[in-house]
Amino acid sequence: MINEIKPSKHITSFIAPAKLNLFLHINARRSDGYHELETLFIFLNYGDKLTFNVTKNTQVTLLSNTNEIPNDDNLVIKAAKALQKATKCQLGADIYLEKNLPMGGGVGGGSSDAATTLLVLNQLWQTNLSITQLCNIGIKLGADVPVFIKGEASIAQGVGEELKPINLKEKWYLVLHPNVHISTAKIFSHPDLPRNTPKLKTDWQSFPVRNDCEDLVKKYYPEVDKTLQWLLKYAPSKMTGTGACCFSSFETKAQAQHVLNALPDCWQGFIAKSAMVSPLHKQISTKKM
Ligand SMILES: C[C@](O)(CO)[C@H](O)COP(=O)(O)OP(=O)(O)OC[C@H]1O[C@@H](n2ccc(N)nc2=O)[C@H](O)[C@@H]1O
Ligand SMILES: Nc1ncnc2c1ncn2[C@@H]1O[C@H](COP(=O)(O)OP(=O)(O)OP(=O)(O)O)[C@@H](O)[C@H]1O
Repeated sequence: MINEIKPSKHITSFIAPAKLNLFLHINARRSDGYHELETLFIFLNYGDKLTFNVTKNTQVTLLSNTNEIPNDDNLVIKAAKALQKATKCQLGADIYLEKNLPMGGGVGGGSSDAATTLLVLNQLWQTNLSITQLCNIGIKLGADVPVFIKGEASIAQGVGEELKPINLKEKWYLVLHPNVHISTAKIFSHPDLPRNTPKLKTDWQSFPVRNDCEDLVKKYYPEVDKTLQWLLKYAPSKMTGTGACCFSSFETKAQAQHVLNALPDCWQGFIAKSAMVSPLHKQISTKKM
């Protein structure tokens, strides 16, 4: 667990890594509209970057290389303000967000930005909340925020907050973005979404796992279907989260690069190594609380 930021003068910015859902099963719909899931989260060594400057008034400002998200809706601002409110902190921050992750891409960029903001400001403001307290704030911002706060690759249950850490061999992932933005809420509220996959009874590796959102997304977003079909020519491939990104894993970076080199111009992609511990947590010391 996280206790203090390493005393290095050179660390000015912090990563908000991407996640992939290696599988995503939907078990049930709850009365509040949220869904019971079983999903396997891993992290990638690739993400957004956040820079923080603590100020002596309570203002939180945000500058970014994208103007797609109005500041009041940005999960970075929401996370900082939620931490201020929970701790009655009288400090503020000027934050810079370098957005590299595709939005609505299923790689968890918004949730990861929120988690990085909570973890880093909790240290810089010396508000000293525990990881559990930060997760309680985080889950209200997004179902994926707790896994980024805990920073361990995990099998998640509940709405994504009951986490069992897992250790898998690290691999190279090629992630393709079909240039469509998919709203998570829209997919989860669709009447045709399958919602009755039984809970895993055995180890997930001996079960034919899948992404339960994939067929629905492919039907309504043909670009996702085309991207997956293209990627499947090279390697087993899946969609992450509620899309739109699709991924394949490779033993070496060169193998992933070979496929990326052949990518049609209409799509974008990146290559990153998987990580069982969030790269953010490698930037922050790991003393027990
Ligand atoms: C599908 C996943 O990407 C898997 O990692 C996540 O569970 C989504 O996490 P997220 O983007 O942080 O989701 P939130 O911002 O909390 O929720 C967006 C919308 O998705 C739906 N939602 C989300 C998570 C969940 N377990 N059940 C849901 O039904 C809700 O309608 C919600 O309004
Ligand atoms: N800092 C942020 N980065 C990205 N999106 C944000 C941010 N703050 C708020 N949002 C809003 O959240 C929406 C979804 O963001 P995000 O990119 O995390 O989706 P996603 O990768 O599909 O996430 P998930 O897999 O968790 O569903 C965006 O369309 C945007 O409106």
